[in-house]
Amino acid sequence: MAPLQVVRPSSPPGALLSARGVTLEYRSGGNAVRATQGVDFDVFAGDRFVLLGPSGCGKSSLLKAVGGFIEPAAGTITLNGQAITKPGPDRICVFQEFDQLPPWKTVLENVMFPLLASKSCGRAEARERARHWIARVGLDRFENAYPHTLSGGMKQRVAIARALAMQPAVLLMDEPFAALDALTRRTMQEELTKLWEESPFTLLFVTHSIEEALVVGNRILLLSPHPGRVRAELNSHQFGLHSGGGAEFQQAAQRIHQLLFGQSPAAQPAHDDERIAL
Ligand SMILES: Nc1ncnc2c1ncn2[C@@H]1O[C@H](COP(=O)(O)OP(=O)(O)OP(=O)(O)O)[C@@H](O)[C@H]1O
Repeated sequence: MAPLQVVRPSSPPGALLSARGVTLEYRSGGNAVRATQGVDFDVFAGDRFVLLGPSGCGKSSLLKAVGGFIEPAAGTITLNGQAITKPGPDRICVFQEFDQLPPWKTVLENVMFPLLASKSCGRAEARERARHWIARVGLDRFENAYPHTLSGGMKQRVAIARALAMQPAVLLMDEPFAALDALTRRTMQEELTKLWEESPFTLLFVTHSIEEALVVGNRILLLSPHPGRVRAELNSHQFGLHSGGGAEFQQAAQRIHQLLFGQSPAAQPAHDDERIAL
């Protein structure tokens, strides 16, 4: 198997989603909390791009900025060359929380809802698309069930079906499996990968689990602790669901751990020409 490869930052043509010098801040009263500092990355169509870093490094904030929910204090994020300024149906997010599904709607109604609300299609097509995606995530027998009757994993499958039915340019996932037990989490990683293999979509996935990043991602952006800066970027397409016990997988996981926690951010600045070789 090929070793992990270094990826140099650049602004290549053809990038679907590009972040350049993105600094994110939260202001309240006279105070500002800086969540990220000068982050850049490029996501290409069909990438499973993972933002990985310790708690508080600004992963969720970056996802919110890509979603158009917060505006960068500096830098830009573009989708298909257009600056992102607000939320849109081309970016749909799946969250960690199980309560992201309105409890008064059935599974079918939940999956149809964004299609109808965004006027992406009429009722008949929304129903057809929803049923297709509900079947793809293996819940065809539960179309008429209400969320409170489903397990955590099933609720996340509904959320994934709901998001993919919208055919977003980028599917955003914020620690979607973190609240699940270990076995279900593993199954969900497997199912997500399988869905992607059957018909590839572009994924921007946030996690603080190194193993999950290696299994789910084909490219990983490592962020330093608060405020998040790019510490390294690597290709991980050689790893998959069955790599977990392998020596190369374990070495990669250890190396990432060192990069994330081994040196202080002050000792390891992440300017473009100083990115870390893996
Ligand atoms: N609404 C907010 N108001 C003020 N500060 C915030 C807000 N949301 C996040 N922050 C701060 O921004 C920083 C980055 O938070 P963020 O949630 O993006 O990190 P994260 O890497 O996703 O963390 P975790 O893995 O714990 O979810 C943290 O210091 C956090 O306290």
